[in-house]
Amino acid sequence: MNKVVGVLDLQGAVAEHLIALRNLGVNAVSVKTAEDFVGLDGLIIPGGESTAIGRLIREQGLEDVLRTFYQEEKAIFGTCAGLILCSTDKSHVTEDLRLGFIEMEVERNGFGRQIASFETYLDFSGIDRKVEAVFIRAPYIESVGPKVKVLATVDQKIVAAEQGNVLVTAHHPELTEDYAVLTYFLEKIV
Ligand SMILES: NC(=O)CC[C@H](N)C(=O)O
Repeated sequence: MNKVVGVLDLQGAVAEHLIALRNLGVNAVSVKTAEDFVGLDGLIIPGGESTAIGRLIREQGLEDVLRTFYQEEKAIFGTCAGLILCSTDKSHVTEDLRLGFIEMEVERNGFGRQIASFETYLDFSGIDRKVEAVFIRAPYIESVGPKVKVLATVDQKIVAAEQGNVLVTAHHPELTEDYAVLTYFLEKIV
């Protein structure tokens, strides 16, 4: 695949995404500055700490370039903390950054801090077999707007969705060798 996919490299599970993408034969690059967006066909906003990543996006002056990338309809994949950052989440009461790339409200740490992590097998719309999925202090999606397609649920909680060029999952698709969801994202890059 000759597409270039960036991984936003501010905090979180960056190296794991780069390794997974390279295992899939993708030209994967780390993205730290506005210049690094030049030539990208797609971008992954990784899991980590959404407050920290949001603060670093502001500090590094990357909010505008991210919004332009979105408006150019380039493919964007937000995983876990990246899902939170992509949400509209009008209900949140803090100053935390929300990019509003996909119309949905999220519940941060929605599966509870106590059962911080779990692994399950998802039915994922568009993938014709169960997908191995690792959740780490994961959010879930509380509600979605009319243009959002729900792709997967766990206990009736929405954990994956897409709207146009934006895909989000509450799990970490880079942490297992089941690359079905990363492949699904790569297929969105035209
Ligand atoms: N694995 C993750 O990305 C966890 C997300 C974290 N709970 C947050 O709120 O940012």
